[in-house]
Amino acid sequence: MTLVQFATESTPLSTCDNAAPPVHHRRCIRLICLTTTYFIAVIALLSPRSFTVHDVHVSSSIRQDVDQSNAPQRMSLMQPSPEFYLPALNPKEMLGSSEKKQQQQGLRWGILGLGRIAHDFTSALLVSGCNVTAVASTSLARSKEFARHFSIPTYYTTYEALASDPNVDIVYIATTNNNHKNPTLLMLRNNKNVLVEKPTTVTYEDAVIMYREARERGLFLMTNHWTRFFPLIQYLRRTFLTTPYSNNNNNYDPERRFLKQQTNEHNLGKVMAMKGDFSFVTPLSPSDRFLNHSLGGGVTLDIGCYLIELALLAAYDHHNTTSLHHEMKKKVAAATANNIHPDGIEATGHGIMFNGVEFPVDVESSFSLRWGGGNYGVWNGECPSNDETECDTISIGGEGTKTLKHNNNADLEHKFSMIASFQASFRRPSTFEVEYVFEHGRIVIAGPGNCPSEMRIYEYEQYGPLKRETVVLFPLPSIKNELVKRYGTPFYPRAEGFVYVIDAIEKCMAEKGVPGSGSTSRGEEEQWVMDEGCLEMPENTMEEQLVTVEVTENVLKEMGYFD
Ligand SMILES: NC(=O)C1=CN([C@@H]2O[C@H](COP(=O)(O)OP(=O)(O)OC[C@H]3O[C@@H](n4cnc5c(N)ncnc54)[C@H](OP(=O)(O)O)[C@@H]3O)[C@@H](O)[C@H]2O)C=CC1
Ligand SMILES: O=C1OC[C@@H](O)[C@H](O)[C@H]1O
Repeated sequence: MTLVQFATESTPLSTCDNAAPPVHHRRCIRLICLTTTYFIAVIALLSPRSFTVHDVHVSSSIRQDVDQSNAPQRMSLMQPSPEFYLPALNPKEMLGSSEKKQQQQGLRWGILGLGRIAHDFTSALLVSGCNVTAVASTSLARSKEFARHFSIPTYYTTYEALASDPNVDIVYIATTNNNHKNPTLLMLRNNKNVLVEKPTTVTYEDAVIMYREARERGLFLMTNHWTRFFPLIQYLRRTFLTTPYSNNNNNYDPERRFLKQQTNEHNLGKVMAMKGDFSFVTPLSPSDRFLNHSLGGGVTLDIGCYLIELALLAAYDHHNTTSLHHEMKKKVAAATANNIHPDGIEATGHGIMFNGVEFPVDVESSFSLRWGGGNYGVWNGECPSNDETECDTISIGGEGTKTLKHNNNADLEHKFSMIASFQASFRRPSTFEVEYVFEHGRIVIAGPGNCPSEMRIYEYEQYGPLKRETVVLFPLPSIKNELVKRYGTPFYPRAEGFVYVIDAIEKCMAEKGVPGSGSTSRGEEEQWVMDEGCLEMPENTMEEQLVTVEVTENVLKEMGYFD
């Protein structure tokens, strides 16, 4: 077994100098949150000390170093091109966050809805050296105490007051699931950018209203799908979830948000299936958001949405790379257009009765998502004959199954085909692992899979035996102790992982401009100029966010959540 550890390197980033980018010259932003880059493989090649590989016994439950001479080959990786670098805040620099840095502030954050996750997210912001200028809660006591705890200068007892504060560029919205739309619209209508907690909304209709508003106003709106910003997930996407049509270095096209596949020696092939169980024990309290239907409770909305998200990554990355492939080959891209949605969804779930109290939300949830034809899949085998014409039709099943064209049929050949089976529960523990199963192996992301730092790659010989197991580690930023020391124990796991999404937003805004701030421009005839400033992040596009809400809503409908 091979252990690969990606080390952290620091790269201070200053995006504000005297020669600011032309479009954004009206606002000079200096990014406080210094940036670390996870030089995934280039660091491995250029700086061997930062890249450690240990070989360990496959059979051992404890990792043991063994004689290197008998060990499987060291993992060799190609030097990636710059778009492959993975950003992260530099914990050391963040800890040294001084008053001088406070003056060089980047975004001015406002926090709305001052509950548990607001505490965790604000801790991560402040330990990162970011600037929080105001907070708002419906409760005076909460607002005042939160501001005191975090030494934030301004607190409000209405969301409207926060919306009117000119010293706020972006508002982090952390209210309960049922109440994401209204505060988001309020902020957008007051020219504020928004990062809203997951799930975007309970219904697709509401999510469309929110994103349309943001688009029309030329403002940034993103759901806090923080998982997508973890280096491990970025690595997974570029290395395994993109389809292998794009190894030509000239293919990268950031405008199309196309993720180039990183060449790797793990020849896993296409992703075919997924499994995952995200379950934990929640105290049974009718007033808590988890179990309260009117607050958008239920385990699918709370944690199941992460599994949906992780499945959609595979569909989306396949879609992006294959459509580019078609274009390159001068073929019609229609074969995979709009192919992100599952073709089939099945779901079931149930509530619970406890001490005479009924909790009418899904306390247990089980659902499956299917991409690909109903009763046929995509044939991935080799043509069994040298005669190409014989491969035109290959029957892959018994009576009742359809005959599948193998060759000469790009539609089927490039059709995304995956089955995902997921479970989530509020009343039992789980490993929180997620597994992607490929043609020739599998990848298990160790729990907690929604904020991961470790994965195992299993490669198999033909017919089954394990050929190689590789452990890949992406250490989280080591700010946890500082975070706890300064602001107390976080309510939820791995709050330090918020630095990835925070850093990505700060960087995007510093580089492209802050929408609504005057750093971007209006066009003639009072039209908002689209694509001015940081409106969207390639790691988490609006399109993907909307599909996530749509699929989650369909899962909920299937299990009768809205009945
Ligand atoms: N990304 C992540 O890792 C996580 C995301 N989340 C998401 O964050 C959001 C908030 O979760 P969490 O912090 O645990 O929630 P809390 O139960 O702690 O409540 C958050 C805020 O919502 C408002 N609120 C709470 N209860 C009610 C109520 N009964 N009626 C009206 N408003 C209420 C309050 O806002 P106010 O202070 O203004 O009164 C409260 O401060 C959820 O959408 C959740 O899915 C949660 C955990 C982790
Ligand atoms: O998003 C979340 O992640 C962590 C969970 O414990 C929490 O309930 C959920 O909202």
